[in-house]
Amino acid sequence: MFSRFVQTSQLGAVVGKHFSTSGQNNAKVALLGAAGGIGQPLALLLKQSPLVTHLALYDIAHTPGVAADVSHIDTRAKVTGHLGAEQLADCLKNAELVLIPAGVPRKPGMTRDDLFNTNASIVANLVDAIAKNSPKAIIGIITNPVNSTVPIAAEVLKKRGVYDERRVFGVTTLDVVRSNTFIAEAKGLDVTKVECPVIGGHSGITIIPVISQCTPSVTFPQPEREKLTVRIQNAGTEVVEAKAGAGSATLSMAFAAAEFANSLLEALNGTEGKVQCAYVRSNETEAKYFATPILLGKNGVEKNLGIGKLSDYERGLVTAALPELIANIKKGEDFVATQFKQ
Ligand SMILES: NC(=O)c1ccc[n+]([C@@H]2O[C@H](COP(=O)([O-])OP(=O)(O)OC[C@H]3O[C@@H](n4cnc5c(N)ncnc54)[C@H](O)[C@@H]3O)[C@@H](O)[C@H]2O)c1
Ligand SMILES: O=C(O)C[C@H](O)C(=O)O
Repeated sequence: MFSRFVQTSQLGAVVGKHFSTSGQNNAKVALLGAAGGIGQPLALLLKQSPLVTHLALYDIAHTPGVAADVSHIDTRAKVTGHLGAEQLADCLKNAELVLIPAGVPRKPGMTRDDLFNTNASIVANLVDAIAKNSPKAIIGIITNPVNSTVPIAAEVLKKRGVYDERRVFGVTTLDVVRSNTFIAEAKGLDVTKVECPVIGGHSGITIIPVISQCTPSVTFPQPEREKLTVRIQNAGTEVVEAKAGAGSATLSMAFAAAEFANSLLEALNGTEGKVQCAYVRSNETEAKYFATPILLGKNGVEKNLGIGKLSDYERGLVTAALPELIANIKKGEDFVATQFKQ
């Protein structure tokens, strides 16, 4: 299977990109939104992970078919399908990891924030069910707008009295995957050896690739660096436009989410030094949530490895991102305070 271990210059920690074959834990992974564009390929990738023993697939439509299909694959994980709200509790019981790609994707001309009205309540209700049925589970939120859905999740968990900030992640791995790909293309490098941290949030200017911390070290003339940065920030829109109304990134997102999930499962299984960038509760900036490289451990966030040293240009990107990010976070928190009923 894939196997890729590189040292990051900033962290000196091991960043894993792999499906290991060594894991022997007993992880139940619940996937909410499992019949969707991301959900289906992500179910396929998770079924291939030897770290997963039970893959519980939930959606409001089509889960029996997806579950029957995936369950025929001759890998370790047992597969169960759960359809509709009355089967959600069963899906979540004893889950160690819950991944959430449930909700609507963008169409051309939309921002991620335009999804808020639909997706905020979907995430709030699913996280409420997690609070009731698997309050210790680690939660990976894929549903956009991630900048707001992660604070929504945190506020719902707080209302239920089960919030543990180490266990709630916004999945921003796709930004790293894209940065690695675009940098490798630009420099003619072996992409499997490129690792570029991406910090901030997950929309437009809040996506901040830290090219100065890339491994291996790469340099670009400033106009080229700016062009590359803008391409990474707009890569989601690039896919939305190419799909021309048929949705947003699904296959690359499933790959990225599987990479994130497998790193986390390895860490839960006791492997030390697993690092992934993710959007978490943070004290790094004035924004309460901020993506940075995270050392993963048995409780989720073992240690926030922080922003590290930035170039002047990257510092300017952070300054530019903060007002939007802070507003996105407040919008999520206000939604739970005013519209989410216990
Ligand atoms: N974090 C990221 O980097 C990233 C990348 C790509 C897409 N996304 C986001 O992921 C989300 C899903 O994208 P997609 O392309 O898979 O969309 P999709 O429409 O193809 O699939 C969404 C699935 O969610 C299901 N769903 C809707 N409401 C539900 C509910 N209450 N409970 C359970 N399932 C429910 C739908 O039935 C559908 O199967 C979107 O919000 C999109 O913007 C995030
Ligand atoms: O761009 C989108 O709407 C989906 C996702 O956030 C992405 O980055 O591809």
